[in-house]
Amino acid sequence: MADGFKIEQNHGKSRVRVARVWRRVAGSGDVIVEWNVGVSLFSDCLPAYTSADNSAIVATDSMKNTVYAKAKECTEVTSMESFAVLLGRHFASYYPQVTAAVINIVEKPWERVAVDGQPHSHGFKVGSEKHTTEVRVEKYGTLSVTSGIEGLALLKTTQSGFEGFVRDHFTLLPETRERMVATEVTAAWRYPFAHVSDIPAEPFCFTQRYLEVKKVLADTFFGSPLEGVYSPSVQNTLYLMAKAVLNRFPDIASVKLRMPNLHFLPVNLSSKDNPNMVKFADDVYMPTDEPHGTIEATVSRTMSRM
Ligand SMILES: O=c1[nH]c(=O)c2[nH]c(=O)[nH]c2[nH]1
Repeated sequence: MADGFKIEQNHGKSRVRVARVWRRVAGSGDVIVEWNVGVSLFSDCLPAYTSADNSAIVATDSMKNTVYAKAKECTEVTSMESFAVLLGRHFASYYPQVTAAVINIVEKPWERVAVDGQPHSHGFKVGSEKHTTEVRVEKYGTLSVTSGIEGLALLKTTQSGFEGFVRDHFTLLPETRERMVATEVTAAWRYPFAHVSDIPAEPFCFTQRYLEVKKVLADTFFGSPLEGVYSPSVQNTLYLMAKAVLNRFPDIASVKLRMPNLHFLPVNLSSKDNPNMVKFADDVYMPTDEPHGTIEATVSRTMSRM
């Protein structure tokens, strides 16, 4: 309370870009990660807002420097979740006035190249979808860890339809059992670690888990290589994808998926003189993402803490 007002505040540094290279890692060559780090500190620094007293302010410039200093300290290959926990623990425990730290990281998808079928020891190219994480650490070690995927673009040319929806005055969309379906999945899942001491001593491989979750999501979207699997709606496919992740990984408490429906509109062009210039036969489409459907859901285990 200040001057009869309530104030909730945090301050931090966004878009701190850091790359960390580990040289000549046994069995793989050089390893590089590039992270875009966000730091938010929740701290007792109200006088800075109300009385121009900065004595409790951790400078956001110092936060930026800390990211580089802690990256230097990671002498072994480190996942970005572990790095976020390391940073969050530092900020929450080192400064008495800091009650909680939230660390967000987006990883640039550098992938090792293969030359003549052989993995290159130090050559990388950029891939597509991105690995993300958000870690919150409170002063006495209470923790939440979410990981996610951004921009996982998936498409099927068939095995999708949409029928039985509400028909009213404004409905033009025909029912169909044959359409394209395309989306760009944003996913986030929550791990069950509730305290920094819950993180397993042997390195729980967050990076491996990210790759596995991504594979389960994509495999469920596509179905088997020859027959595929019929999708009656983006909603149903989203649910099956989330369920597959929860069934496969008992330590994941909850999954949030955002799956825009990126439309491929059938093209029919005609005029009075040329009534059949382009007659749609499941062949020519106009791809568009503006406007697009927005379908999102969070699927949790009952009794989960998310
Ligand atoms: O899978 C779909 N879900 C919808 O909610 C929807 N709405 C729409 O116009 N087309 C679709 N497709």
